[in-house]
Amino acid sequence: MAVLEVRGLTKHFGDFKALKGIDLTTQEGEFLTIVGPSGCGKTTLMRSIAGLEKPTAGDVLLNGRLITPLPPRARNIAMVFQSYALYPHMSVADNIAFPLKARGVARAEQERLIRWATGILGIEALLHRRPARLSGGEKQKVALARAIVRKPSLFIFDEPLSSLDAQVRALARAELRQLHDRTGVTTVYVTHDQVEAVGLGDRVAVMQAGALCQIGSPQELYREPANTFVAGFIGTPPMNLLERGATIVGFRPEHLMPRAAVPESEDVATFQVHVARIEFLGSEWLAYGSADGEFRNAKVLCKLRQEAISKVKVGEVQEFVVSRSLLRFFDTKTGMHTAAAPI
Ligand SMILES: Nc1ncnc2c1ncn2[C@@H]1O[C@H](COP(=O)(O)OP(=O)(O)OP(=O)(O)O)[C@@H](O)[C@H]1O
Repeated sequence: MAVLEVRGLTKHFGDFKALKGIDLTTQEGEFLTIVGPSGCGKTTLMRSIAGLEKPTAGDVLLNGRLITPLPPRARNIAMVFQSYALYPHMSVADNIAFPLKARGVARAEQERLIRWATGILGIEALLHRRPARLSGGEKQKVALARAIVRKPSLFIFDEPLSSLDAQVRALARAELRQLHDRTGVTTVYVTHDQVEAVGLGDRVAVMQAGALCQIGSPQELYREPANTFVAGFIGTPPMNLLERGATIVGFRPEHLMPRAAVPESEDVATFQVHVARIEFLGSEWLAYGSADGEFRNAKVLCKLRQEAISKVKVGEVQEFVVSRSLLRFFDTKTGMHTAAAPI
């Protein structure tokens, strides 16, 4: 198990600042997910950690050892990308053995490691096939087996599941997490999908425009977003953000309730909401509305259970409430979390 530390990592491409001084430390054996919109610098950060990109400034340390000057092969980091990059003319067994052969590992040891890796991933039956005869999910497993067989100190996954269809992807995600739990290798996993990031990670790091906005447990990010970007990025659907002068008031769609569905005794803030439409989601309903009055018709989403939906009148302005303890406040200018304002 290893600890990865990134200090002040900066990367410029000409005038463009792709990474603006990233500081990040993993815990030992942690599964850390990195999430952010396209172009925010996730891949550049991973490539810099793996040694494929030379940072403009800053350092990378693995177990306290400075690895910034080392070439990729001397870092003992396994990186798995979206494209599996399997060798098409080699069997699955030879693909998995490739990094071992390159290191001169003895044949008997190679076979033992291949058995171990294919056993963990459940692909023993595929050993003699060529990649062209594998499904996307199987290719992914072979790529993973090839990565773990080296017994790396650190795994880096860069959107490894994005080419799989939704169903296979959900399964592969669970398997990937199990693989981590079995091997205990510290893992950094990049995705632009916040559902995946929150579901997989022990902690989640949110990036925006080359900077790290917040790093914390999925619960911390959900409950206490550091700024409006995180509030609007994490959660399905994301937090409602209503501007009122110097302050933005935030609350989760699942915490907004019709007045009639909440006990009188609760300490709540009241919003006048016009509900335009409701949508059936299965176990829940989603109401699309806008807040009246001082919030200048801001769009509001409300996620409701079956019991509460009967209290909603579509096409009318109605009182909705949020428990005061669930309100969050942000500075309109900076977007940063601030102290509670009267409401
Ligand atoms: N070699 C390069 N030369 C110039 N600009 C680059 C280079 N590599 C990346 N960039 C730019 O740096 C920014 C960050 O790219 P990066 O690939 O790290 O983003 P990302 O968050 O991984 O995006 P995505 O989710 O779309 O893969 C982008 O604007 C990209 O165009």
